[in-house]
Parts: sequence; structure tokens; C-alpha cells
Amino acid sequence: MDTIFAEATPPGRGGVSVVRLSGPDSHAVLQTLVGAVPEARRAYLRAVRDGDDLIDRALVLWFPEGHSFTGEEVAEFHLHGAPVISTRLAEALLARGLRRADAGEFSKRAFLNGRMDLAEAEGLSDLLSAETEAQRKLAMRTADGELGQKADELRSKLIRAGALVEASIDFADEEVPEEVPAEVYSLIDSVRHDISMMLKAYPATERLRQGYEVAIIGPPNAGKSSLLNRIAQREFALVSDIAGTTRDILELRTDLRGLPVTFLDTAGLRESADPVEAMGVKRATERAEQADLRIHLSESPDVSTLLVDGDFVVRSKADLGSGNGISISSKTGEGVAELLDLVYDSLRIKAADSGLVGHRRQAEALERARDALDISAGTEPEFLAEALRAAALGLASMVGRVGAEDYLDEIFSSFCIGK
Ligand SMILES: Nc1nc2c(ncn2[C@@H]2O[C@H](COP(=O)(O)OP(=O)(O)OP(=O)(O)O)[C@@H](O)[C@H]2O)c(=O)[nH]1
Ligand SMILES: [K+]
Ligand SMILES: [Mg+2]
Repeated sequence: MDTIFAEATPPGRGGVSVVRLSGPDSHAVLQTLVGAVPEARRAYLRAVRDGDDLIDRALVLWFPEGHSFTGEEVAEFHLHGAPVISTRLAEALLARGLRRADAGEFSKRAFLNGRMDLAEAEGLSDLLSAETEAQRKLAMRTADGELGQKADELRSKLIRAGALVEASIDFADEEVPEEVPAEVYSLIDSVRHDISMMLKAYPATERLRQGYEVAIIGPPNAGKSSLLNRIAQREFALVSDIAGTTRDILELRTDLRGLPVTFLDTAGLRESADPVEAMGVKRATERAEQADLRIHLSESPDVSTLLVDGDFVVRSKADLGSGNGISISSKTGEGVAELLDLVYDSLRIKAADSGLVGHRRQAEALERARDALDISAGTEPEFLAEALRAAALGLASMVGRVGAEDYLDEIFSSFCIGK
């Protein structure tokens, strides 16, 4: 392993800028730059010098091997937050043979050194990209190792069941038939139950992690773009009295009381001779079908073919006249807050079904464990033992204890530089 470094704080001016080093040369390089290396894991104010040049007076931390984020020797410089200072330090580090870290390389080293499992790394990546409170909570649980703990709990049950089965094989002789103790089946049942609960919650967890989509659809001139602008509280989409104004899908990312919700403004739905508008209508239809919810907006609500249970049928331009059902006016703002309440309530119910497994990779590993445990009573002990081993392997791969190689690049490249 070589020694890497990166600015851990975002580039630009700020109060403090943190530069982090990791690898076997960290101690030696730190010593050259600051003289006496600080006591482990304590912040010391030190003059950072490259020869005669005083680069900065900075807080310096030293983490010995085995006691750091990456598991390697790590040093941190908390510099004054001016880009010229971190650039000057980078120059001094490059001159001493250190290399700039790739995106996610610190975390990848932490994984390779057993400082975190793969699910924790995925959680960390989610945490860094979380935009709302609900996403933060979800990511924090995974980053904190909850999934790994769960996997260990289930694996130890399978290992116990496996040991009981092996014992029954060893003790069986020619005359006495092999008898699998009842405890084996109760252990398998309990693991199967927990796995199926986790898999059941997977789609809801994945949705919450990625964020929800709410499509605003309806005929041309219904006021869809006007509603989007009301929600955005700014002139985001083009509005005009010409039918067919919106063609592309516009995405408005919002934080709806802690839930990640992207509202989609779409082309007005109608048969159009204009090929460009027709493309817009096709896109609108396809995207609306995939959305978590649809707001069917029109001046005189009628049932659209895209209506799905749980959608909202909403009358627009309430300032121009009254009618039944949910109605809004994007001109006066009437009814918009109430509509957002309804959307929030509906998505909150979906979010409440979420669990811990929110990545396809994790779910697929869990499915392998589930499938391996699909065994009927009276299965030969040898087969049973093999099935238990396969299921334990599925759980181990869920947290990357085995078979992680294929995913490393994909997972860690999504991190930022310096993480
Ligand atoms: N009085 C009134 N007029 C509205 C309201 N909402 C939208 N309008 C008007 O209705 C017309 C169409 O509004 P848009 O928001 O462009 O409608 P749209 O559904 O996005 O239309 P397309 O993109 O063409 O499908 C514009 O002239 C808006 O000013 C409303 O609440 N009250
Ligand atoms: K319009
Ligand atoms: Mg529009």
C-alpha cells in the first residue's frame, strides 16, 4: 500500500480545511513537516513547515495503525481554510512521494482493513448523499452497522443449526436412522421469518433511499406547470396559455417535511399531430406510470386511464369556480398546502414500511439465503447441512464478508474525494 492524501473538506474558502493522509509513510512525513509527532488521537497546534517555509500553523492529529478510520497510519492537518494553503501542503506531500487519493479510497481501505463492512460502506455513501431527514436516519442506521449485526445474529443461528445437524450425522450408525433435532427446524423457521420480513420491506426501503416521485399529469393547460411553480415558490417551469407548453419532464426536488420528494411536471396529455409534443406525451405517460403517486390535475376532473389506487384527482383553477373534491388554485395558492399534506401523509405511510435492506445488492444476497433455506421437513441431514452453509454464505455476502470484490469499484467510486 502506498500513502495517499486528500483534502477531506470541500475545496474553496472556509474556516478550516482538513487534509488527511493514510498509509505507511504517514508518520515519517508528518514528522518531517511538524517536527514532534503529536500524542495519538489528540489535537496539537503545530507549525507545519516545508524546509524553511512555514506553510501554516495548524491543528494536527496522529492516528496509529489499527486506531484510525482506514486502519492504517493516518494523519490530519486542520489548516486555515484558504485554497492556497492546502495547495502548498499538497505540493510538499507530492514532493515526498505521496499520491492524491481517488474518490472513496479512504473508505475502501477501511473496508479492506476490516474497519467497516460493505453494508456500512453503502450506508456511509447514502449518508453523504442524504438530502432529507428520513434519508439521514435510514443511512445512519446502516452506516452504524445495524445490518451487519442482524446478519451476524442470523448467521449464528444457522451455524448452531448446522452444528446440530453435523452432530446427528456423526452419531448415526447403520442401524439407527439419522434424526435431526427439532431445534434445527425452529432455528431455520426463525431465520426464514426474519429474512422474509427484511425482503418484504426492501422495496419501501429502496424507494425511501432513492426518494419518491410524484407526477403532475393532466390535459394541456390544466395548470400543471403553475402548480409546480407554486410548490417551488419560484418561476421554475414555463407557463403560458398555449396548450402544449411543457414538453420535457421537469424535476423539482423537494424536502417534504423530511421526506425526499421529486415533483414531476409533464407534457399535457392529448393526441397531438406535432411529433415533438407527441414525444413529450409519451415520456410523460411512461414516467407517470413509474412514479410513486400521480396528481391528476384538470379544470373539470375526469377519470384518467393512468389513475392508480392512492392517486389524487385534483381540480385546478379553483379561483375561477367551485366544484367537488380536492381543488387548488395556483393563482391564489388556495388548497395547495392541503394537497401537499395529503401527498405527505400518503408517502409517510409508504416510508413506514421501510426497513434496513435498501440496496439491490443486499436484497439479492438475502434472496440467496432465503432460497437456500427453502427446505422441506425430512430432508437428508447431509443436504440440510449443505443448505445451512449456503444460507450463511448468503448472509455473509450481504455485508461483504465474502464476494465483495465485484462491487468495490461501484460502491467506492460513488464517494467523494477525501472520504
Ligand atoms: N385563473 C387561474 N389561471 C391559472 C391557474 N393555474 C394556471 N392558470 C393559467 O392556465 C394557463 C395554463 O397554465 P400552465 O401552468 O401552463 O398549464 P399546463 O398544464 O402546464 O399546460 P401544458 O404545459 O401546456 O400542458 C396559464 O395561462 C396559467 O396562467 C389558476 O389557478 N387560476
Ligand atoms: K400551457
Ligand atoms: Mg406545463
